[in-house]
Amino acid sequence: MRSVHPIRIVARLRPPLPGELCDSSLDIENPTPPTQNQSQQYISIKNPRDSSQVFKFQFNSCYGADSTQNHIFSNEVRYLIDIIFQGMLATVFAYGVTSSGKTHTMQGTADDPGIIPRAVEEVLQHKSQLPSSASAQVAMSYMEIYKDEVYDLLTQRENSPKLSVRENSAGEVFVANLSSRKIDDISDFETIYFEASKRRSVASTNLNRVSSRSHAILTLTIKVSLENKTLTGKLNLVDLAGSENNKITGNDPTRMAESSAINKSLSVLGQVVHALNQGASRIPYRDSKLTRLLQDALGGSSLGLLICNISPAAKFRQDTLNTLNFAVRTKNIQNKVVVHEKENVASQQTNTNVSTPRKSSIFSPDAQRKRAANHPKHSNDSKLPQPHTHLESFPPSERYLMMSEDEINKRIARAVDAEVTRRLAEERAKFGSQLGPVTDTPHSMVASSAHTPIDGEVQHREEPLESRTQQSGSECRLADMSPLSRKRTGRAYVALARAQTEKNNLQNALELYRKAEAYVPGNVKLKERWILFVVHVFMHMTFSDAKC
Ligand SMILES: Nc1ncnc2c1ncn2[C@@H]1O[C@H](COP(=O)(O)OP(=O)(O)OP(=O)(O)O)[C@@H](O)[C@H]1O
Repeated sequence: MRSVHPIRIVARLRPPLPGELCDSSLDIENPTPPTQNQSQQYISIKNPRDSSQVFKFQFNSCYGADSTQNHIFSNEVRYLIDIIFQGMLATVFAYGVTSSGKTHTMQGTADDPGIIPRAVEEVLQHKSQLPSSASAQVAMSYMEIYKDEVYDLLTQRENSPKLSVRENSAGEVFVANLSSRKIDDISDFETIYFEASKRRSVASTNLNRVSSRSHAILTLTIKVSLENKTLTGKLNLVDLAGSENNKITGNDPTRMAESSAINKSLSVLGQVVHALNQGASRIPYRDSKLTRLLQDALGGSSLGLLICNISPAAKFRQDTLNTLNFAVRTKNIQNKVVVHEKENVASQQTNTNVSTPRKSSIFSPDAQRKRAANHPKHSNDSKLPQPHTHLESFPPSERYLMMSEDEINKRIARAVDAEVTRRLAEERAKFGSQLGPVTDTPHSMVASSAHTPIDGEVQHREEPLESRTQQSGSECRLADMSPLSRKRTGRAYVALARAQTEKNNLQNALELYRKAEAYVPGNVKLKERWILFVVHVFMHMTFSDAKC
């Protein structure tokens, strides 16, 4: 079994550039403070076609224009370095319209380095703190995808023909003949990276003086040799070219051709995300080199972090909205993360479930103490490190499988109570004195409502669902069901629950909603149904009390 993780999505707004006309209709509520993540952070943006309509987008973190490179790295990326040293893959990609700050975030400048140089520094620091029984080798490769062709950025362009993308017998996609350089210290890296970055295709456009005309993928490979096994972890750092409106990019034919190649590959990226969300049988990874190479990060075996760069410029409002919509869709993708480890005696590579607890850390107790003091947020725990800690840090699907039924019920009750209390306050403001005081919590009201025997028709429709679960037998089998069939079964239970709600068989409806929850834990639409259901119960009971 593999451990399932959704892609983490964060947004970063860049500051206005000199002379730029900025968009006051774009705002970040509760931007992420430097050291902690808040739950209610969202970006609000007015509809460019109807400014009375405001869209709100909630992500894992939202960074305002005053966020620093250090905030982004410390809060979002540093924990991934622990992960790759444990033999896993992680992919960070910066996405956004042209000039929104992707290259600034990934590469930065000599005075204000971005994620890439900081990640290399952190990797080398990790390496230096390994115990004497372990050793590590760090290597980097760097490529660009320019007009849907792959080029090696570590070799001179004259010596660098187009490279082909291939797949090995294990189904892993790789670039044939891509070179790789060993990195022993930061000056090695700086020399190689500086030269390679100069080779990247950039040009001045009407929208960005130094615009990246290609997607760049820098990969750090870390091989950790332990006594009896070798762990191979990889960190892919991706600076995507920006989506752009080629009517305003410039009418030079070269720029137009680049622009349409960029937009085409980003559009395939959107189609891949859409197909994954639909549970489609064919995912169009092969329709562009970009999506083929990012296959692992999109529904594959890599942990994913999408940084959504946002421009404050008014002229990009529609593009910003498109970026935010893309990010929202990406939230639903689930990656199945594995550990890449190879027994030193046998030559076969094995993939191990990441949720299997490790008995010991590869770091010595001394190094662990030192590291914990340097980075108090991300202890070198045996569990998969995350930007947040404790149960809440696990994706909903996993969280639910780890909790007892009682805990699940309590959590549902608490979440529903909180949301219902908020909505009731709204209803109260609308209906005023028609509603009496709340004397009971919404959840306990549902629990105490009468239980009516499930009618024949509903029972008839529920039986096949029940027998399917019984055949599968255990929670573990439930976890093995395909996302699509889980979703379908969950939906079927919701339909039954709604039918019971309409008949005011509230206790039955509650049970059916709970069954649905087991199939699609944490599903946003289902939560919304739960809330509507409890509000319905409350309104029903309050008004029937008033009539009495
Ligand atoms: N957080 C930031 N703080 C200060 N300046 C920034 C920030 N983000 C971006 N900038 C500046 O904004 C300009 C555009 O940024 P950048 O080139 O990184 O955009 P991009 O999204 O990579 O664009 P393209 O897709 O065209 O390559 C640059 O001058 C950059 O220095």
